[in-house]
Amino acid sequence: MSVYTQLTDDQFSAFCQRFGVSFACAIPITQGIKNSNWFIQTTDDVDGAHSYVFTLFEERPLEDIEKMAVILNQLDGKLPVAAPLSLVDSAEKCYVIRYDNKAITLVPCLAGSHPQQTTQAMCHEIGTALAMLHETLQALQPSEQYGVPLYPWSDVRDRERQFMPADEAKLMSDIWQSYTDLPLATLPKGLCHLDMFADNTLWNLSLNNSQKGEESLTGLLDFTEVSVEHYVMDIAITINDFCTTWGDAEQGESVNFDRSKMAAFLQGYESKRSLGADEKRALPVMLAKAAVIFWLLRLNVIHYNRTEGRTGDNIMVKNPDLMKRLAAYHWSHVEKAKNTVFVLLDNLLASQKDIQIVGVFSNITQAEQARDKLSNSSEFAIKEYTVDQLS
Ligand SMILES: Nc1ncnc2c1ncn2[C@@H]1O[C@H](COP(=O)(O)OP(=O)(O)O)[C@@H](O)[C@H]1O
Ligand SMILES: N[C@@H](CCOP(=O)(O)O)C(=O)O
Repeated sequence: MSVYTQLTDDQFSAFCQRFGVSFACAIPITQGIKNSNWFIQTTDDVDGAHSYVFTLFEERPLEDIEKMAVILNQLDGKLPVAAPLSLVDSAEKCYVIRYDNKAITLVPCLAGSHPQQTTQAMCHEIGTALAMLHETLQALQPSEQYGVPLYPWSDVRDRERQFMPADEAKLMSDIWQSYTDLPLATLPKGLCHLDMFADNTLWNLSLNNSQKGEESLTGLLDFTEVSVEHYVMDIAITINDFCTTWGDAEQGESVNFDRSKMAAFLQGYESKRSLGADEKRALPVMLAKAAVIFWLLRLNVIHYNRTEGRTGDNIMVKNPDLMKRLAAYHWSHVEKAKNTVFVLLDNLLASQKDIQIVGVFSNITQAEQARDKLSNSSEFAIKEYTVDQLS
């Protein structure tokens, strides 16, 4: 678990009072790797219930947390989020207490639990929620004013690459290069969550619901990274965690990506916001780049734990190698796609043993679009070939 800063009950009590909450007890939270979090029991809570979550933000500056509070209040009522309480002792609307130059917030505790595994239905639902988040936050303009600066990942890359085996450093560079070759200037952008992992979501996962496939989303958490980014990057980050089954050490740290879950996610997303053809084309490289970013993020957490002497049982570290494996998996698909063409064939001519190739396309979407333009499209088939097979 992660509790980096220790507070006394007297301090908790004084802080909670400023939010109009009467403190009884603080229970450290076992999830999360960035900030210190506690469940807060109030004097009105009974039977061990806790009404609030108290967060001390270890890294983000106060202004960033104020922006996050505005974002959460914008989403409140449309999506299941925990909007920060405002201070009762401030004339202006203010959601944050400064302590030791760090920000503190108090938010309602949402019901539900974190999923150990996801289903296609859950992937569909989180896809829908992410699209609603993208659409709803378009009301906050100019969006740059509400997002926090993007983390300088290229600095982390340059530091970490020095310590990597050559093949890993190459994998990272190849993916990075392919990402910079995308038409980044024209891909749609806006406020994005950028950390929508399953452990940042809550669901009503009672055994009954899971058996009936009726799991429903009860909480979206951890809005500290909200920034202006390409929507397709946010989509890739979310797909990477929701559509992957991560094996622990006993399972050989396996990484199993499920493409049918990704299809369900995209269907849910597109029920609220259609993806452009350029976004669809960018997705395979974005999936690889998103995995690289979280590979670096996890290495960065280890780096900070080491340099700042953070040790002990209450520090949780996530395995960077799992993200490296996912990056390699996505990259193999990008590489394969580079060597694959989609051929549009005329079935009628084929039956007459005549030349049947109508067109050759570099991706399936282009081939399908070309087929759909033909009046008798049902007479045409699309087949996948490697470039070598055609020569
Ligand atoms: N509003 C909330 N309701 C219920 N649980 C919460 C709430 N906020 C945080 N938590 C719990 O605290 C954990 C850590 O919160 P998170 O914001 O992800 O911290 P970190 O920024 O350190 O990753 C979450 O995974 C969840 O279990
Ligand atoms: N979700 C990220 C890193 C941030 O972790 P969080 O628990 O603080 O949200 C990861 O899995 O690496």
